Amino acid sequence: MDNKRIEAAVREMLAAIGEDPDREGLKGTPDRIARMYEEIFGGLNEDPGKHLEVIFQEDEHEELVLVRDISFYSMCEHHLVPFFGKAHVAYIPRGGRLTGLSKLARVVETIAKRPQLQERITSLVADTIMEKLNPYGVIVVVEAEHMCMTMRGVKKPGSKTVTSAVRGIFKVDAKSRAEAMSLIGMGVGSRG
Ligand SMILES: Nc1nc2c(ncn2[C@@H]2O[C@H](COP(=O)(O)OP(=O)(O)OP(=O)(O)O)[C@@H](O)[C@H]2O)c(=O)[nH]1
Ligand SMILES: [Zn+2]
Repeated sequence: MDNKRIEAAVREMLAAIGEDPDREGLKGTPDRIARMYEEIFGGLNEDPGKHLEVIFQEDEHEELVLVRDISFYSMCEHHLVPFFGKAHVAYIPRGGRLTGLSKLARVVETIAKRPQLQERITSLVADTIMEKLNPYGVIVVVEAEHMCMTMRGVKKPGSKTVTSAVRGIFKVDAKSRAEAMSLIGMGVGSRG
């Protein structure tokens, strides 16, 4: 990431909105934003699949594994304001190829730390797991609140966007899909 370039751009934006980039409170802001971008866009130059290279061979387990409520923060690529919420990741390992549970959360994190669309996070997490673990199937559900819909624009605080990506056996087997969705808390009637 080119921190100097980010700093110059932030200075320019502050001046453009009519602020004085040299006043006491704003002096350090370009540098702070550059360092913040390094952190919140840190997934840009990272391959999310690298987290799935840790594999445990556990031949017995060819049943559902679900990590629910993985919290994440991302930046909407249209407005560069945050959207955030929870991702739920379920897969059925094939041939006992299990990964570490935290690694599923790391995949979500790497993909979220880029200018993003919620749909792209959802499908990229699913596709990365399919590619690296070759499981029977994957379901990813993401629920998020978009600041660009709450603090501005249409102004609908509390609205939640839910997206899902379904791969492998879950696409054809309605029963396993329903089981996974109900454990995720997205089953029929589970929201009252
Ligand atoms: N599909 C999708 N849309 C998103 C996401 N984040 C923000 N958006 C939408 O992107 C759209 C951009 O619409 P535009 O009409 O180009 O921008 P705008 O004039 O700022 O639109 P409003 O937000 O309706 O005021 C808006 O409808 C946002 O709600 C996302 O993750 N996925
Ligand atoms: Zn937006």
